[in-house]
Amino acid sequence: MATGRTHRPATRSRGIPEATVARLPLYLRALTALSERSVPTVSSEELAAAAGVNSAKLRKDFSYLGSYGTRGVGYDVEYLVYQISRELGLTQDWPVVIVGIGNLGAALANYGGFASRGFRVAALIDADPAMAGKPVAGIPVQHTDDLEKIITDNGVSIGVIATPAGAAQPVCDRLVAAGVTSILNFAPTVLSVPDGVDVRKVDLSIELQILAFHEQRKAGEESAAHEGAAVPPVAHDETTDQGPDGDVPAVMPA
Ligand SMILES: NC(=O)c1ccc[n+]([C@@H]2O[C@H](COP(=O)([O-])OP(=O)(O)OC[C@H]3O[C@@H](n4cnc5c(N)ncnc54)[C@H](O)[C@@H]3O)[C@@H](O)[C@H]2O)c1
Repeated sequence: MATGRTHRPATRSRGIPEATVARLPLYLRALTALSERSVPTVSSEELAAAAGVNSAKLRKDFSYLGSYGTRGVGYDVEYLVYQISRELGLTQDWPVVIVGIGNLGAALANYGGFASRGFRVAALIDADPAMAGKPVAGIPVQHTDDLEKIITDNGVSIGVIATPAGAAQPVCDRLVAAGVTSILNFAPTVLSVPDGVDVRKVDLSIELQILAFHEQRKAGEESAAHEGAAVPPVAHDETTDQGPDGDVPAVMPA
């Protein structure tokens, strides 16, 4: 599955390719699991397998971080966790606002995985006046009338949009005008943003459609095998070097 960022060149200013950046969270997730089990070191092969990435690609990725591991010992797990976290900007606190506190917004607000990765839900915003002041995940929902003030007061640079599709662009415009420069968009619509603003789109239905494609293909392969016909190979995912069953983030370029 393709991953990427909008309005950014393929190679970042510090020389780390975007494809490498997209794999860093996969390494970090695998390394965090090792760290939780107090595993001190890991070989590139073991880590590559845990992250679902080709080991030569992993070594190349880590060379951009200046991390080469020690022959016969492997990589220091704790140090790599620190290095990758620092590279991803996770060693600092990121206040995040979620706009649209319906089924999805409330589920995201309740998700503990943000805080543990340095993303603090600073505010919840919704247009429904009946929701104003009601707590969700212990945080009182605030009305969209106050959106700009909320962004400024909390120094928010990352906004999450979980509104209906029709509201997403106007919400995005207000977030950007108020100073938000990164948006995670769950609404099924393409957002227009000025240069310098990053948008990532999450669409689980697209993921399911891709799985449906592979299911259909597997069924085709089975019937072709019965009939003795050849089926062209499926292209592998560029980010993880995995095939259709790769565990990759459900994040698409905007
Ligand atoms: N990306 C995914 O995988 C995925 C999965 C589920 C839902 N969605 C999308 O997420 C969005 C939310 O889904 P849901 O099931 O939570 O819907 P929902 O109807 O339960 O919630 C939407 C919320 O947005 C609020 N809202 C409407 N207009 C607003 C505005 N202008 N400003 C602020 N808040 C506003 C509503 O008051 C409501 O509380 C939809 O666009 C849906 O298609 C995406």
